[in-house]
Amino acid sequence: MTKRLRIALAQMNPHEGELRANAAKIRALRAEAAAAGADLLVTPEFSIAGYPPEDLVLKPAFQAMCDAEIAALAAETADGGPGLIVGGPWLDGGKLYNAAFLLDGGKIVARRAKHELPNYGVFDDKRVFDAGPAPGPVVFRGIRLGLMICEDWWFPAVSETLSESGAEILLSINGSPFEVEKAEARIDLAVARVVETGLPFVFLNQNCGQDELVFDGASFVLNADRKLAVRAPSFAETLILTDWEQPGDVWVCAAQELAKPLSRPAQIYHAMMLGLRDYVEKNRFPGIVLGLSGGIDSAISAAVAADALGPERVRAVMMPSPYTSQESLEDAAECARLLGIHYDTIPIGPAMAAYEAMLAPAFGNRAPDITEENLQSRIRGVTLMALSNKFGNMLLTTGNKSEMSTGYATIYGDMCGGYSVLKDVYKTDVFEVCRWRNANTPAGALGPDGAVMPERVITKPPSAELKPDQKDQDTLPPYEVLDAILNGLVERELSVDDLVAQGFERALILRVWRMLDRAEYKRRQAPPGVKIGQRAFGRDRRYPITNGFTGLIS
Ligand SMILES: Nc1ncnc2c1ncn2[C@@H]1O[C@H](COP(=O)(O)OP(=O)(O)OC[C@H]2O[C@@H]([n+]3cccc(C(=O)O)c3)[C@H](O)[C@@H]2O)[C@@H](O)[C@H]1O
Ligand SMILES: Nc1ncnc2c1ncn2[C@@H]1O[C@H](COP(=O)(O)OP(=O)(O)OP(=O)(O)O)[C@@H](O)[C@H]1O
Ligand SMILES: NC(=O)CC[C@H](N)C(=O)O
Repeated sequence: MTKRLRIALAQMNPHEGELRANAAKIRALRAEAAAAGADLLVTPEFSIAGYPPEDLVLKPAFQAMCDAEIAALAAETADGGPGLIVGGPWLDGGKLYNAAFLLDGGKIVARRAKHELPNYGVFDDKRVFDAGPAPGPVVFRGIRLGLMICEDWWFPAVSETLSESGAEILLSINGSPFEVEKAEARIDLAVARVVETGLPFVFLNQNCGQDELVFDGASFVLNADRKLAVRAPSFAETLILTDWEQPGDVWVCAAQELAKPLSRPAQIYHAMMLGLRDYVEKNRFPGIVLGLSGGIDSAISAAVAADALGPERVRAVMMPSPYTSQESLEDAAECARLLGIHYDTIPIGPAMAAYEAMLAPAFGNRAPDITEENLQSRIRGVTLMALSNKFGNMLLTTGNKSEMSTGYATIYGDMCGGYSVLKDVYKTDVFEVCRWRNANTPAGALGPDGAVMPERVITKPPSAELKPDQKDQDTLPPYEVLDAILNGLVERELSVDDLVAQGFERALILRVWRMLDRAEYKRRQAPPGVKIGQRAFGRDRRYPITNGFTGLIS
């Protein structure tokens, strides 16, 4: 007789450290899976606590509470309903593992420890976990499941061991952070595991924002014939029901309608939305406040916030100085109107005059310079922080990756803030994302349909408006050139010579190199922001501040 199995995959959003709430969510999902006739509910890597737990997992009280929640969930499986796979810490013989637990019939039936511990990029698994032995399959109601924990399946060894020891289905639970175009790369890699083992493959990921990381869901099932049977949407919390049967030797998952892959700007936008939404909600802010200048960075940051939180939770402030153009005043007001967000105007002229008078005796006869420019930015920072304090809204900072790379932002000025959505988005991508958002409404957006900023905001030359007729391009190379050089230096760790060979001017490369190095101290003090690419400032790219390496090898 053909064997059948219904597996429910919980592409869920855990709240890091909120163990009781996570257990309650898993309980509710199991009830939903039971109502849908599922035999097994699978949850992502470290689902009881959220991944990555960082040093929190080293606290004995945390480990004990995770144990208690998992034990309670195990006891509940005595009800004859679906079995359950949860992820969490496992302390055994003085070793601390990142483990998966199979719960069924009222008890913990099996435990498996993560074997491959990622310790590069944003990952520090080796800092807090011990590596488990190469695992064998777990047996669930007579079926041998090849249970793997995220990094375990990124190399061939674990899945090969599992298939050699009789696994029938490869089942991977993940905390796999988003990077642009990673969803497709995961599928390509999973095809390799299917080809090597001849087994079907399940990839289940969490769907949440966790500080700088966004986990994009995008779970999928590949059959042994390498065809995609299931592809869940990215950036959506969802319970996926999969139906399996074993007509011959190999299990086959019934094909479902596949979610459409997202374009590059759509991926970036959705990642920013989920990152900001979870940061604001999970840290319990009523909303956000930001400076709206009429420029493109604050316009798109405001749009992401309105889409993530709802326009009523976004407060924008135009703070004109004597250098603010009429165009900027009109554009900022129009952005706010299109988004339906709160909009205030607070001129900073009086504060500028007060500082000028206060500082005049100390400055003596020194000519005005960048000091006065930065003061404007700092007055705006103080004003926004005052609003944040008074109303409880978090200040959203607006600097993009091109600015963060070059130090083109004022520390304790426009760098004030709690979180950033653009920190890992180069200016050239900002333009693309704005065009995309003006033509599309993202899935799950709470903001308006249609355009969110006037076309002029995208097409006009970027300016900080800190002195008359100032343009970014007076100080920085054109953004297409700057971003191409930064892409080489930051994303691909190229040398000066490599970039010269690509046709860039040596003197310009060296200038950008110096700006990048000098701004490291600013980046260390910058708020966290959503990781978008493979080399985000923060956990991903850790450079020394004090650094004498000039790049001049020859
Ligand atoms: N390694 C280090 N460790 C600790 N502190 C260090 C440091 N290097 C410099 N510093 C300190 O940093 C300070 C200089 O930094 P900071 O005050 O930020 O000023 P600075 O980097 O000199 O100037 C800010 C730049 O950002 C531009 N800007 C400002 C505002 C908005 C925008 C925009 O369009 O978005 C652009 C502005 O036009 C200017 O080019 C100095 O006080 C210096 O002592
Ligand atoms: N007149 C202003 N009113 C309100 N906020 C401002 C104003 N000028 C600057 N800001 C705030 O400071 C940030 C840095 O802005 P600035 O205009 O100096 O450079 P930018 O990188 O071109 O940003 P944007 O594209 O948003 O203008 C802005 O994104 C905004 O949040
Ligand atoms: N949690 C993990 O082990 C993640 C590592 C994996 N290589 C990924 O980026 O998806």
